[in-house]
Parts: sequence; structure tokens; C-alpha cells
Amino acid sequence: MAMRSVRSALRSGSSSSPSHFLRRCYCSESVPERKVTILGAAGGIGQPLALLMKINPLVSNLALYDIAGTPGVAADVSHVNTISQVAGFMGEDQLGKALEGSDVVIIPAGVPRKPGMTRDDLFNINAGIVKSLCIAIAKYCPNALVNVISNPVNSTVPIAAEVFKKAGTFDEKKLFGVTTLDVVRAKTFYAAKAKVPVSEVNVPVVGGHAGITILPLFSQTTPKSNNLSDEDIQALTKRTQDGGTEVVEAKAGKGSATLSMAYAGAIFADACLKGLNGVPEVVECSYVQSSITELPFFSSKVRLGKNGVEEVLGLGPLSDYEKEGLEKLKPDLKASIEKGIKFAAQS
Ligand SMILES: NC(=O)c1ccc[n+]([C@@H]2O[C@H](COP(=O)([O-])OP(=O)(O)OC[C@H]3O[C@@H](n4cnc5c(N)ncnc54)[C@H](O)[C@@H]3O)[C@@H](O)[C@H]2O)c1
Ligand SMILES: O=C(O)C[C@H](O)C(=O)O
Repeated sequence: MAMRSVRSALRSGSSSSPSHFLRRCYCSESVPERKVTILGAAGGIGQPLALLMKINPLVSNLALYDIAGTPGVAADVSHVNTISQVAGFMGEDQLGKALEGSDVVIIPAGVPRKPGMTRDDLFNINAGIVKSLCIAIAKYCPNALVNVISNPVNSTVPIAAEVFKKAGTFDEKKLFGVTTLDVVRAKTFYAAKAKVPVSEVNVPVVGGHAGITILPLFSQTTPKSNNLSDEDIQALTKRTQDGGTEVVEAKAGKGSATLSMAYAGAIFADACLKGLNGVPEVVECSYVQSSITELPFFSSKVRLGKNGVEEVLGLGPLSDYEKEGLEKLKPDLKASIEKGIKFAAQS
């Protein structure tokens, strides 16, 4: 496998880029060449995500695919003076080239919500988009780690799994629903309320990615704050569950979270790359095939490694409020999973 020096990645990437990722990534002398493909790269999430992946020194090749607009996005992002090579691909006949040799494929393709819609209202359009993109992934880069952002994540991930099963390429270690934005929100909201430094806060968020299926486990938050009442925790839980809707309403018809989602998607892809590169103890929450509850897909902390998911971690001790939330979310999440599986079987 081709390797390149981390110092050369740093030299070319650190002088004028936000150094957040750059500082966090260096733990060995050299890193393997890695290709990342973004499907839906010209969209609201896709564009800032492309920029964030361009400044990630673990990426050597960045392929930007969309049905329209990618030549411009690729030309723009390619001028950023970091190590990775950027290429734009547009239209279905270029999808194979965008995917070939990819280590990580990120999927933010699909329509976003408008005020008054649920994520499930996106199913009719996005299910077909995710399905067709996953058919291509199975053909052109069956070993890639796949990060699904397109909503409704609770259903699109089961759809992706069914497509890969049908193609004979399914590996449960390599398929992820990206729920990092829920964790990002829970950390932000908790830090503000508890008046603790946000950079130190950790909050697992489990379940799924819609409404009450989003279950932040504030009882496990570190650093612990003793100044929050039960009412505070309930309000923080509700705000985390409604975080997406808060943005949809504020954008008033111009889409849903794009910038915070790109940030979250970049954190998760970075974790996948670190895991692939053998960095130890990389743990993030993600919606994956799971047996920690009776549901076949569930978001919880997962340890990432050279093959993707190394271990799906258990829920840990829950407060009574969280136990109640867990039982309440199960019927909703079960229905969304079944809807996805049924769609994949019928279409
Ligand atoms: N998982 C999460 O936490 C999370 C957070 C925010 C948004 N989302 C979801 O992400 C999706 C995208 O949101 P957005 O704001 O970027 O939307 P957007 O409309 O701005 O961008 C979507 C892009 O997908 C492209 N696209 C459509 N069909 C495609 C196909 N077949 N192949 C490739 N590209 C295709 C479009 O051309 C467009 O550029 C939505 O479904 C949204 O609900 C998920
Ligand atoms: O809320 C949405 O529709 C987008 C996304 O799932 C989010 O949580 O911001």
C-alpha cells in the first residue's frame, strides 16, 4: 500500500488551513494513501464537507460526485493548498470512476426537509437515490466504508444493507448511519447549560436519527455537572431531539442543517480513516447493524478499526428517564427499519 509522510502532509496543509483536523491526526510517521468519495458533493452539505475533507491530511484523493455542479465545486476546492488531489465527476456514467478504489464513501445525496415535514417524508425520493448509489458502490468499491447521511437515516441504512446483501457484498462492519450531528448538538447544548468547556464534553447519543429515536445519554456525560435538575436534562434531551427541526424552521424553506452537518460528517469520516489506518481507541456513535437491543440497527458507541466496526459497545448504565426513552423509541425505530427493508425487497 502506498504510504506518504505525515510531515509532508503537514507541510503542505498546515500553513493556512484551520488546524483542528491537522493537529488531531498525527500519531504515526506515515499514513497510507486514502481515497474518499462524496456522493451529493455539490449540495448544501456536500460542498462544505468537500472543503473539510480537502483539509484533512489523511485524504490523498478526493472524488466529488453529483448529478450536476461538481466541475465547479471540484475546481474551487482543488485550489486549497493541501496534499489531496481533487476530481469532480458528474452524471451516472462517471459514477464508477468516482467510486473506484475508494476507501470511504460519504453519501449526503438527496432532498432535505422543509418546515412542517418529518424526515420520513423524504423517504419516497431519498430511498431510491440511496438504493441506486449503493448498487454502484457494491459494483465499484465493495470494500469501502459507507457513511450514510441521507435521510431518513433510520430507513436508508437498512436499505443500503439490503442492497449490499443482494449484491453479495454486505459487511456489517462497513456500513454506518452518520448520527454524529446529534452528538455535536448534545455536547453544545449541554456545555452551554452546565457552563463547562464545550471542548471537554462527551455525551453518547443512542437509538436512531429522528425525533424521539434520538436518545442522548446525559447521565453518562463527562465532565459531570451536578448543577442540572431533572427538568434541565429533559429540556436538553428535547432540544437535542428537535435540533434538526430547529434548523429547518430557522432556514424557513431553504433546507436543513448543512454547515454543522458537514462538520459532523467530517468528524465521522476522519474517525473512519483513523480506524482504517490503525489508530487505536477510535470511538464514535453511529447507527449500525447491532445486537445490543432487539432491533437490528441501532446507534451506539462503536470502536473503529482497520476493518470498520471493531466492536459495537453496549449502552452502559441508564437513568430511569433514559430507560423510559429507550422503550419509547423502539416501536418508531422498528417501523422505520422495516419500511426500509420492505422498500429494498420490493423495488
Ligand atoms: N444524517 C444527518 O444528521 C443529516 C443532517 C443534515 C441533513 N441530512 C440529510 O442529508 C441530505 C442532503 O441534504 P442537503 O442539505 O445537502 O441537500 P441539498 O439538496 O442541498 O443537496 C443534495 C445534493 O444531492 C444531489 N443528488 C440528488 N440525487 C443524487 C444522485 N442520484 N446522485 C448524486 N447526487 C444526488 C443533489 O444534486 C444535491 O446537490 C438530506 O436528505 C438531508 O435530510 C442528514
Ligand atoms: O433535520 C433534518 O431534516 C436534517 C438532519 O437530520 C438534522 O438532524 O439536522
